[in-house]
Amino acid sequence: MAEINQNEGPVIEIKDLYKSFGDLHVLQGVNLKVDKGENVVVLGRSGTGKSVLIKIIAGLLTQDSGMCHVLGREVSELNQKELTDIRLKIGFSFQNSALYDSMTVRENLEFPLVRHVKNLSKADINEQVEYVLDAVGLLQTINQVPSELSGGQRKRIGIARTLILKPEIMLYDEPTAGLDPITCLEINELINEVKEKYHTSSIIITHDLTCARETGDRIAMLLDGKFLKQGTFEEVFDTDEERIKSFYDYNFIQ
Ligand SMILES: Nc1ncnc2c1ncn2[C@@H]1O[C@H](COP(=O)(O)OP(=O)(O)OP(=O)(O)O)[C@@H](O)[C@H]1O
Repeated sequence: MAEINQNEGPVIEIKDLYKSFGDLHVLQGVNLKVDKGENVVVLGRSGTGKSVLIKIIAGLLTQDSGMCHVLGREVSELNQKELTDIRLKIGFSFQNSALYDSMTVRENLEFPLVRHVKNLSKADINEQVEYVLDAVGLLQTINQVPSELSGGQRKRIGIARTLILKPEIMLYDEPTAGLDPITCLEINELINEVKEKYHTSSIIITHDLTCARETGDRIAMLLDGKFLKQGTFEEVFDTDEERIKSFYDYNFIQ
């Protein structure tokens, strides 16, 4: 297959993307670019199509029309093997962390390595598990099971499990949902640390404006099927556009 990796150009480039489900027109001309090393926050009300957008990026859904390039390749044109290869370069942090309850933290982290990386020695695996746990600040939980961890800790372990495959792109779906304000701030810090330590480029889907302000190099506001405005937090919210102002007023607590 052609080389997925490319050093130049955006890691994600979306142009004029449309997606409907029957009469429900969810994405109606979405344009978005994520440059290497950039954290882009996608903001939008419930049901505006944020998850649909990242599912198209990950090849879990296919657009009706328009372009969705990830690491230089049109995702909808990849065959199954190519899709698997590209997905290994994308880390998903899901809302509910999706850890295996019956496995310890160590086993949860070993699982993707053993499954996807060939010829690793026991010592290599140990080293990588401990490295990534240290990176998320939870080395001490290595022998615990998920039910013994707090929601914030489970979120961190979920992120660690994604990072262990050294993804180039991270997709965070509501990373701070359901967490208390202090834990939210810790997760925001972790998202920024991940960018520094792992040189990832990320899309962060959130309703949380503090998360958007703290983690987003750029904010993209999804409304009525397209991005109404993109820019820094200040650029997006320093506006007279009523719909953006009401989103801000309704959501911003801190
Ligand atoms: N596979 C599907 N089949 C039919 N409709 C779908 C499908 N996936 C999503 N939708 C619909 O598309 C719309 C957008 O859904 P999506 O999950 O992207 O919203 P969202 O912006 O992520 O919302 P939330 O913030 O609540 O997670 C919703 O009306 C949803 O019901």
